[in-house]
Amino acid sequence: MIAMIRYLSELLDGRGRRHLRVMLAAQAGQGVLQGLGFVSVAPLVAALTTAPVDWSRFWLWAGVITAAVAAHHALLAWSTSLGYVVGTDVLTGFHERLGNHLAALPIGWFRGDRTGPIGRMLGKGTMDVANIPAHLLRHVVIGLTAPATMILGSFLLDWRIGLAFTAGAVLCALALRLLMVIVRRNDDDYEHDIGVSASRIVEYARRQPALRAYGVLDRPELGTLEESLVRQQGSQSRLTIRGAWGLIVFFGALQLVVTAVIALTVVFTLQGTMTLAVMIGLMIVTLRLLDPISQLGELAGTVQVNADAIGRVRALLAVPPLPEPAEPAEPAGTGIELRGVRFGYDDGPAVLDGIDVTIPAGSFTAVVGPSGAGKSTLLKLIGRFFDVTEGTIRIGGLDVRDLGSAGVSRLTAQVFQDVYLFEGTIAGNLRMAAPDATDADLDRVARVARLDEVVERLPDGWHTRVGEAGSTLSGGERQRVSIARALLKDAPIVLLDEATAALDPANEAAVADAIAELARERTVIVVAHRLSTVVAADRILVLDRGRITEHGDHDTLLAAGGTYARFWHERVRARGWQLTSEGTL
Ligand SMILES: Nc1ncnc2c1ncn2[C@@H]1O[C@H](COP(=O)(O)OP(=O)(O)OP(=O)(O)O)[C@@H](O)[C@H]1O
Repeated sequence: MIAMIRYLSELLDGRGRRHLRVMLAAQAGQGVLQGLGFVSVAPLVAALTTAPVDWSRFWLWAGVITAAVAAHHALLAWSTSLGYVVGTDVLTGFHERLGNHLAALPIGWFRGDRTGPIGRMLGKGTMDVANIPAHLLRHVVIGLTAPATMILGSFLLDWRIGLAFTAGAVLCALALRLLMVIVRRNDDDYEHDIGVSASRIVEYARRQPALRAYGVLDRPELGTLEESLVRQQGSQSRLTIRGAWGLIVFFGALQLVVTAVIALTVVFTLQGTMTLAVMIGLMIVTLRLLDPISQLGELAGTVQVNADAIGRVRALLAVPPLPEPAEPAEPAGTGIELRGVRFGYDDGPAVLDGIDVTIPAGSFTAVVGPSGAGKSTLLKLIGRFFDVTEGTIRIGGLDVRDLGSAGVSRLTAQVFQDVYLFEGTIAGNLRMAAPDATDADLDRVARVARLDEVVERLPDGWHTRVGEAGSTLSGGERQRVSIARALLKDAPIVLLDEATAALDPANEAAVADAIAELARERTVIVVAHRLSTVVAADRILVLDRGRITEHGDHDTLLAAGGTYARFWHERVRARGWQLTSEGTL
């Protein structure tokens, strides 16, 4: 509870924190006044049961009760409206902090399996957190302060009952703790499973063609959507059933305490060691205690779920963003240098190790190697999707960490396999790279990227909508849009991960020409899958299990008869292509 308030205040600015403090004080005041009102019933009854009736004492306690009720309602109105103000403050702070943080995280952090959990955090998680001040805290604060006041008051009425209440409060607190531990453990599993299901639903929708083509829509061993939904249902049932058991234990403990206190009160009265007025007062206190404490039990699960939601937000906020320089430096040129580079994902084993390579400005470098060798990772490190674990990457003589993400992004254009196009027009997708580009600029890059023939063929030309993620275009067409976008950006360095998917001959030739154009007067590094691209490169890097095992031009590497020569011959055989005497296609 205290941790939850601390986490909430972390999401607020100074003004919001002030509001939160005032709201908590008002809610605590409400609880104390509520408790005071009920405890005051005993002296009120005592004044009535004396002979003769002590009217002055009666009016004094009646006044105290009336004032407590009136002040309680005034505080209720004030704290409720403050609750909404704090809720809005939390919502604003939450979106701002999370938005800024997500924008500062390494690009590589945004893996496909994180989309579900992040979506849920920004949707349901946001509402859960914003609801805490207005709807949850009030009940929790009053549920703690009102019984505490009544228990203190019961000491004044009869210390023996005060002690019984204190022992009962400890028992109820333990039962409440148990309930919250049960909810926390099972809620973690449930949230994990629901995040996985959300990611699977997106994957399932996107991968329909592949799933249907192989007839594997319902093969459980593939870890399908159905499997994740069944797991989610299972964790939801466990959360509900185990939570219900926790509640039963809590309410059992509460009933035990109430019964014991009532029995003691009756016994003490029958023994003559407690007056009738105190007995009536304590009965009222005991029965009134039930309400706020029961509510506390009913809300314990929700409190835990909300605390978990805040915990997940905090965990996300704790993911370190890439360090950015205060004053980004300007590079001298576009040559790239990697020295002693080592990198592993998420503290895992090194995917790249001992990489030393110099890529001169204006050169065209092809990276080849077996699947999983680390080729795409190498490109992503140069584009600063992540920072290296060891070593340095320099562009124009400057460490990319001193250039900053914005500096690296300004210098590089990236064309990756999974070309992402936004729902919008083809022109809109290109203008992302240069918002001020004129129609003539678009036509120019379209000609170079051989996108012009695609635009001419489409019914609305440049204004044709590409569908979600460019779904209405073919793979080759999407890559041509992506290359045109890179050309429009006109960055001096191009990082290109060639599509592995087979393209039809027309698209293949168009993409090859477009890459050749892109390479003019730029520093280009291509993860090459097409033989024509490899041959066109000034220099080839052969990557194997995270290390550069060979480098040089095509002829030199072919003559050396090593891994590259084997790779080349295998590819040529697979494609059924013939080498000419010069070693070109
Ligand atoms: N985001 C990631 N998180 C964890 N591991 C990853 C991630 N991306 C890649 N890897 C792992 O790093 C290794 C190198 O992957 P990378 O994609 O760089 O290889 P590649 O040579 O480009 O392969 P391919 O030619 O098949 O695309 C692989 O073992 C891969 O499983």
